[in-house]
Amino acid sequence: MAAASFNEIPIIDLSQADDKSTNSKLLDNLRYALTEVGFLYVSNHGVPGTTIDELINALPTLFKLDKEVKKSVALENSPHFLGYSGVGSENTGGKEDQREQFEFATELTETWHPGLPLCERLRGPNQWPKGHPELRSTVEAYIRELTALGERFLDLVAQALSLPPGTFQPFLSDQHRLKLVHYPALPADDPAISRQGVGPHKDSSGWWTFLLQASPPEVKGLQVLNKAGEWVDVPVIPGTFVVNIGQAFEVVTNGACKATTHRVLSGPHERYSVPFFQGVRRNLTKSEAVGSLKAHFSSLDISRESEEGHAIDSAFLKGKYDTWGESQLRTKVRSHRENGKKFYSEVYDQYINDDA
Ligand SMILES: O=C(O)CCC(=O)C(=O)O
Ligand SMILES: [Fe+2]
Repeated sequence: MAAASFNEIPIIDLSQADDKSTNSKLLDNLRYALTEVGFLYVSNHGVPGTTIDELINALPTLFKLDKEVKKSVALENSPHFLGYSGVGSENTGGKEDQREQFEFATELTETWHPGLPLCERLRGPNQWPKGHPELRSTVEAYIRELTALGERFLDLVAQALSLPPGTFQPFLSDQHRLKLVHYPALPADDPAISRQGVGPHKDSSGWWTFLLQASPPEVKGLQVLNKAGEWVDVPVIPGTFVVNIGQAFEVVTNGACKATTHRVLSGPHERYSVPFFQGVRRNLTKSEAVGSLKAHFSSLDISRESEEGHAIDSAFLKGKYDTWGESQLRTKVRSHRENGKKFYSEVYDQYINDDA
């Protein structure tokens, strides 16, 4: 029997985890959200309001920086795919996304050298715009808090899926990524009601995504696809993060927890958002990802979808490359071809042409 389709995104109150009398209710709600929806909000998440507000307040000034300053930290200068990219520089589903973004990650040194797998070069330092030291401290504090929230959340997810709390920690990377995103308002003379902010997609770059909708509640845009094929609004709820499953997590749970398709429509108001992509260990292999918890998930009566619906649609599984890191590098090279040509010339042609 097919599962009922959702019309609302569940809210999971993380403060319920601290109390024995509410803990099992929390785990039941979480299990439903994980297996039937794939999208949820977390409230009472413990990330200090000041850390969030400082980041939200930094966004308008950041995106108003001169073109020259943005160019000085352009993503195309970075072998680690970190930095600024302008409106229209990314496509989703063959259409231009109407958004600009700064991509940052956990601050790390570059440790790659010839002889190591190429994907190790994804690890490396951020590009910080000169003259804005407060941006660096604000983003670093936010990444620290979200890293901790992500780890705490994973333990609850494991328990909700009848696994020991630490089960998912060994899959984590040393590098988590974060994007500061600006969707400009539609120009007043644009005849369209909305345009593609980012087209329909599943999050391919991480384990779990924690999204801060950084504009006031009247600014709409984010939508998620339910099982009946309808787009459901994900309104801004102050004090929450929107949390969704990334494709690697779907693979490791053998499809019991699905990465859900979502999109952003841009409209009459500009919109800001900050997705934090919890990173997956680059050396995770397909056999480890599929095999580690296979017995557990095939014994658990979790998915009520048909076999067909249960199939995992993952570039990582379908592709030629055995590690998560290499399949990530391929995705990055394909979406940022200038970086690919400059820094990964030895695999560029292969990565671009291997979709047959
Ligand atoms: O801006 C948003 O609300 C969502 C962005 C998103 O889905 C993404 O960057 O993967
Ligand atoms: Fe996304």
